Amino acid sequence: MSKKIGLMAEKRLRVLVDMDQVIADFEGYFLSQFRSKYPNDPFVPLEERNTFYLGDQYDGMSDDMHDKVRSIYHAEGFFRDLPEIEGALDALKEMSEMKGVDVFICSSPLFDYTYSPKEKIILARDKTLVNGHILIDDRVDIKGACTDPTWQHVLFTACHNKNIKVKGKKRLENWTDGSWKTLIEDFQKRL
Ligand SMILES: Cc1cn([C@H]2C[C@H](O)[C@@H](COP(=O)(O)O)O2)c(=O)[nH]c1=O
Ligand SMILES: [Mg+2]
Repeated sequence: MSKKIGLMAEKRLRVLVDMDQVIADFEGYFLSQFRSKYPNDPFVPLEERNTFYLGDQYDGMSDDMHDKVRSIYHAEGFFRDLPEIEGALDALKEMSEMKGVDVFICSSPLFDYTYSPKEKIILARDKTLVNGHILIDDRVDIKGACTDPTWQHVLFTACHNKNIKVKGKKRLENWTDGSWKTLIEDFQKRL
C-alpha cells in the first residue's frame, strides 16, 4: 500500500515470507517427534532429505509408514510448537521496522484442515495469487492459477532443496549472516 507524503507517493516494498522451513523448523521438529514416537523405525537424516514432501522419501519404507509420518504432522499442536529457524524472528522484526517495507507471513495449510489453519497465521493455498514484490520460500516450484505472479521468488535454503540447482532465482541461505538485509535493500532500490 502506498502512503501519500505531501504530493509524493512513498513506494513500499511488500515482502511475503513463507512459514514452514523459512521461519519455523518443520523438518527438524518432524524428525525429532518421529524418532521419539517411533524409535525403532528407519528415518531419513536431514542431510539426506531431498524432496519437498516427506512422504516421497518415507512412504515406501514400510506398509505403515504413510500413516506414521502423517500421525506426526497431523497431530494437534504440531504447527503451534514448531521451533524457530535460527535468527528468523529477529530478522523479521528488523525487516518490518525498515523504512518503506511491509512484511507479511504467507503460508500454505495442510490438505488435512484439522489443526494447521488454526495454528498458522496467514494462509494461501495458491501463493501465486498473493500480491507482493518478493516471496521468500523454501519450495522450489511454486505454481498456481497465476502464471505471472507479482513477486520474485527468493529460495530459502532448506535440507530438501540444498542440492537443487535453480536457474534465475536468488537464494537466501539463512537469517543469521545479515544477507537478508542486503537483499531487501537491493529490491528497494529497484522499486
Ligand atoms: C506432507 C508435507 C506437508 N508439508 C506441508 C506443511 C505446510 O502446511 C505445507 C507447506 O507450506 P509452505 O507454505 O509451502 O511452507 O505443506 C510439508 O511442508 N512437507 C511435507 O512433507
Ligand atoms: Mg515452506
